[in-house]
Amino acid sequence: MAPMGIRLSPLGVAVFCLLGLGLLYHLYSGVLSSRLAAFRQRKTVDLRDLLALSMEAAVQGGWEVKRIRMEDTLEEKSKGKTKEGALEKLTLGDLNSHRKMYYLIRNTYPYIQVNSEEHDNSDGEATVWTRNIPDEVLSKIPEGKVVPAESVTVWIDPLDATQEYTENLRKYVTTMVCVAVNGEPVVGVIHKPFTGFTAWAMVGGGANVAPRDSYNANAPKVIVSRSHAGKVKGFIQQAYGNNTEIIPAGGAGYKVLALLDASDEEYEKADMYIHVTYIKKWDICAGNAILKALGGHMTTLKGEEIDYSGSEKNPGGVLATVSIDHDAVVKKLPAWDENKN
Ligand SMILES: Nc1ncnc2c1ncn2[C@@H]1O[C@H](COP(=O)(O)O)[C@@H](OP(=O)(O)O)[C@H]1O
Ligand SMILES: [Mg+2]
Ligand SMILES: [Mg+2]
Ligand SMILES: [Mg+2]
Repeated sequence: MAPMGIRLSPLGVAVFCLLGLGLLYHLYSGVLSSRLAAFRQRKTVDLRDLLALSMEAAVQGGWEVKRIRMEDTLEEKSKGKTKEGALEKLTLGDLNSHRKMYYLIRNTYPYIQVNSEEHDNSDGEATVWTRNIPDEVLSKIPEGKVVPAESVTVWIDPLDATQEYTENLRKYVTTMVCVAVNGEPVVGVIHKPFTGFTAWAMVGGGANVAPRDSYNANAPKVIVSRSHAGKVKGFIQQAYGNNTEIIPAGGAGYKVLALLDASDEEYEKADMYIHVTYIKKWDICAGNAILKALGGHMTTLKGEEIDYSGSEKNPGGVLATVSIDHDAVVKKLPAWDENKN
């Protein structure tokens, strides 16, 4: 006797399965194909190319900075006040340099995030990168390094030390570009328009600057801001004593170079750089990348790494060192409170 139940015909099962597969295909084919297309279109960018482009941008911006200073056509304005009440100056040097630097990078890589200190309402500039990689870069970094374009944030400071630029203190003035990948600073360029020197570095790649042979970690010379100092002097003296040598200087780019052997012109030589007031990521990212490439550190005053994605704000101050025990310095500094500096 045949067992009770439904008898399945093999043909029926096959037709049922095919219908099921057809339904699944119909439901998911759109999703799958769009995912596949997005995957195929996912853009990448070579960090060595971005380094060379950043150098070119910093140099081209620097020409404008120099020209406007030479012609004495600064058209100095105020953008408002800093959190601490200092005037934030803006000149034609900042604006013209921004246009050159920003559009050169945007036109070459329209799909990467570029954050400049300055903004403009013009139609832009029709410049594109020549794709020339300087020989000094090729010889120190023989291989490129490709990363997803969406992981990249570029920070531009078209003119660092605007205050000193208006006072004609030319040695402090730089133009800077930084490339961060997933928030980590990996490419840094600091260019000096009035000497033509460009400091560059790529983390895990190479650099044209180096740490000096020795640093004094016990009785350090500390370089600080001359126009946004806040209570930095007392902060340093609490850690290292009232006789500590403090060097006031303009520009965040300049102050990082003062920690290095930069073989440009006579630099003030400092053992560490400390900043206690509010500062923005375009001011510090390039220096951070260069120090990191040389085994040094730039952190907040609590010793935290700075994330170079998202907002431009860095409220935690800056401590920069190279070839000395950074954590030991953090421990020696007074407890940091951003509202008291
Ligand atoms: N408290 C603050 N608020 C806003 N920007 C600050 C700041 N302190 C320093 N900066 C910026 O950081 C750079 C270096 O400052 P300093 O010379 O005082 O060390 C300058 O950049 P810019 O000249 O590009 O604006 C300056 O404006
Ligand atoms: Mg400014
Ligand atoms: Mg700046
Ligand atoms: Mg600036």
